[in-house]
Amino acid sequence: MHSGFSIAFIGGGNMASALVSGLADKLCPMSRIHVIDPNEGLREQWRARGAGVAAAPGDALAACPVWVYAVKPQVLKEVAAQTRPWLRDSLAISIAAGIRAADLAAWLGEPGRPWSRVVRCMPNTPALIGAGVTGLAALPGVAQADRDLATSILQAVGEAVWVDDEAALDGVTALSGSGPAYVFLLLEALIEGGQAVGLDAAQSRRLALATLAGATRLAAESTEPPAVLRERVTSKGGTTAAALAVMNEGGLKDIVLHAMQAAARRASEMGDEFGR
Ligand SMILES: NC(=O)C1=CN([C@@H]2O[C@H](COP(=O)(O)OP(=O)(O)OC[C@H]3O[C@@H](n4cnc5c(N)ncnc54)[C@H](O)[C@@H]3O)[C@@H](O)[C@H]2O)C=CC1
Ligand SMILES: O=C(O)[C@@H]1CCC=N1
Repeated sequence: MHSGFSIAFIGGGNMASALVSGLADKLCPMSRIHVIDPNEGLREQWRARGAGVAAAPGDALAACPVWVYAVKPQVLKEVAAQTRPWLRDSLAISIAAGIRAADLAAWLGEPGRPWSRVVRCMPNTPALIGAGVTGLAALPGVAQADRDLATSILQAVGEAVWVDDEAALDGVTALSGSGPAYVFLLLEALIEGGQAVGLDAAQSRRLALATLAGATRLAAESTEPPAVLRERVTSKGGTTAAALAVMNEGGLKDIVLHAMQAAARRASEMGDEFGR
């Protein structure tokens, strides 16, 4: 545990909660986590968890060497302006979808002198149980020590994957940022499908969860591509072939592709709409 470390979360909603659950007591104790959120009910929950809380930026924020912006992209510009007077020597990490590092750097800096310590990243909600994966990117001038610090924070809640070109973070958003929702949708469909073919709700849930977990682990541990593993389940003229024929007729792969393109496009649009 790095007990000398303090982290401020600016925005204490879903994603801040997922990140803190994964990293508290691993990277720093709860008492060194400071959460700023105007929502009083949320602040009460954070206080009960042992975090320091505030409704607005103040001296406690100035004392934190690492700031994580976990507000909606729509309000990041305004929130950056609210926090800027408290900026001392802080590393600013943004998890906001779409918002470009250069925009946050400009909002935190002076005219013509952007703040040089900005890392943009895209985590996902399985961070809550330490099973997240985060894509990270930084502007070329960001020091290696700041990159390493951001990596250590995000690695405390799962895997950390750096991309060279920040634009790739919109793709990361479409895959792993939004991805848990796709998996939960598949899970819902499997559970409902299980009931439609005669199982009860509890059996369906158990079988569906174990199937997703088992197949995912098999794919991760196998040297063979998923297509080969799929073929191995599919007996000629059998049950899987019957199911896959329906999925192919419905264009499942195309649907997933188009969905991910829509997500990546939306991330880029949000960067244009709420950035600059
Ligand atoms: N939910 C997810 O799966 C993921 C979300 N993200 C990003 O994380 C960010 C936060 O998303 P969520 O946690 O889902 O949203 P959320 O709505 O749960 O949390 C945002 C929080 O910001 C607070 N807030 C609003 N104005 C504020 C201000 N002036 N100062 C401080 N706090 C303020 C709100 O009260 C709210 O609690 C977004 O930018 C999103 O793109 C990134 C990866 C995954
Ligand atoms: O839906 C969103 O915009 C955020 C970003 C990735 C997951 N949730």
